[in-house]
Amino acid sequence: MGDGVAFASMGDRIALDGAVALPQQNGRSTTLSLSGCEKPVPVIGMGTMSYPPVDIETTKAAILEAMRAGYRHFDTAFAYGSEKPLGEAIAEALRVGLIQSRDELFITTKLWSSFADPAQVVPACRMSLQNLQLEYVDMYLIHQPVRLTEMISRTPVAAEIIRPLDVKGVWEGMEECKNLGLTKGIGVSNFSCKKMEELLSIAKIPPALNQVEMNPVWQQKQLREFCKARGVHITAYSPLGANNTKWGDNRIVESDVLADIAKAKGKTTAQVALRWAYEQGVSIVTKSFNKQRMRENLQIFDWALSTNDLEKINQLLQRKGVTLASILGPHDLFLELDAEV
Ligand SMILES: NC(=O)C1=CN([C@@H]2O[C@H](COP(=O)(O)OP(=O)(O)OC[C@H]3O[C@@H](n4cnc5c(N)ncnc54)[C@H](OP(=O)(O)O)[C@@H]3O)[C@@H](O)[C@H]2O)C=CC1
Ligand SMILES: O=C[C@H](O)[C@@H](O)[C@@H](O)[C@H](O)C(=O)O
Repeated sequence: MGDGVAFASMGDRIALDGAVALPQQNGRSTTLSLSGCEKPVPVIGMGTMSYPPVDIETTKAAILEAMRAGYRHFDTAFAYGSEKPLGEAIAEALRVGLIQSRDELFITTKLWSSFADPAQVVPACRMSLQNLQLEYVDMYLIHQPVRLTEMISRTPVAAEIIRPLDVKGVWEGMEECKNLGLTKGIGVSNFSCKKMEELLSIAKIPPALNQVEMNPVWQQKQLREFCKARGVHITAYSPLGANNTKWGDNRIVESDVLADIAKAKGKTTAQVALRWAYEQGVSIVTKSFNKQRMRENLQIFDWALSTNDLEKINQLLQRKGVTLASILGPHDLFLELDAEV
């Protein structure tokens, strides 16, 4: 097995939510096919949101290192400021022959809440494509189920700029992005069952996926059941609990239960958390800009958790970590949305 190249050995026994396992796609990483998206998604994606924030060169260098390690799936957002360095990294990867074609990559970006207005969706998508130096992305997501009437440069946001999301109008814009070929697939992020219900009742093109916080200490059982029944795939973000970030904590990396399982298997606690997510049938976006840890995080495909391990993980105390209120401020609408599952 090459450096950082991950192969599936258990893909066929895993119950997949809205997806089918395709082991060894391009000989690189296990992929899942999504309904409503032409290209399969590599199970493990590299997150590009850093805390504390880092400069463009650091992000670009980390992305190139991730490509060398075998990553082909990258998660960005207009709000992260990482679209430009990702675009530069892709251009350089092509120039130096690290990848042969842009088609080898699965690129996700997100519509920021300040553009979550029907008339602004297509222009915002075009702006992201310009940042990325790409003609299309593979997945375009509504970042959050809220509308902000102004661009923000700091948080907490001012109460006067917060509005409920016009789900129908904004989703029509997302559908137009897909119809125009600006993106291969469309989906959402941070949508509860209630918001999904509202969206599914009006969507002409159903969302391919919902990207949400998911990890052993916030397992999202109800939302996953809901989405599975409707063929909507889940992508897990903050699968390691976003340790050492403003929006996360150390409940996973410091979990004794996960550490004991890891020790018995000769794995790390992070690998146990990632393997657990994989065994739930979801794709995963996790961030590491560290050369060793980004490789460690790919090594989850040639071993499995036992029924006993899974039972112990099932019993972990559950608490949502990432909330709109903690990121954008404790306003009523955010608190209401955070309370939905
Ligand atoms: N749609 C949304 O609203 C959201 C989307 N996301 C996306 O998901 C991505 C990942 O989520 P994120 O919140 O960053 O959280 P993660 O759970 O991926 O945790 C990232 C943190 O864990 C550290 N880390 C990475 N690998 C290991 C390891 N093997 N052992 C110990 N520590 C490790 C990283 O540090 P280091 O780099 O030093 O290794 C970083 O501090 C984001 O980058 C973003 O793309 C995240 C939040 C919200
Ligand atoms: O200013 C707000 C931020 O961009 C925030 O909403 C996002 O960064 C979110 O936490 C994410 O990581 O996707």
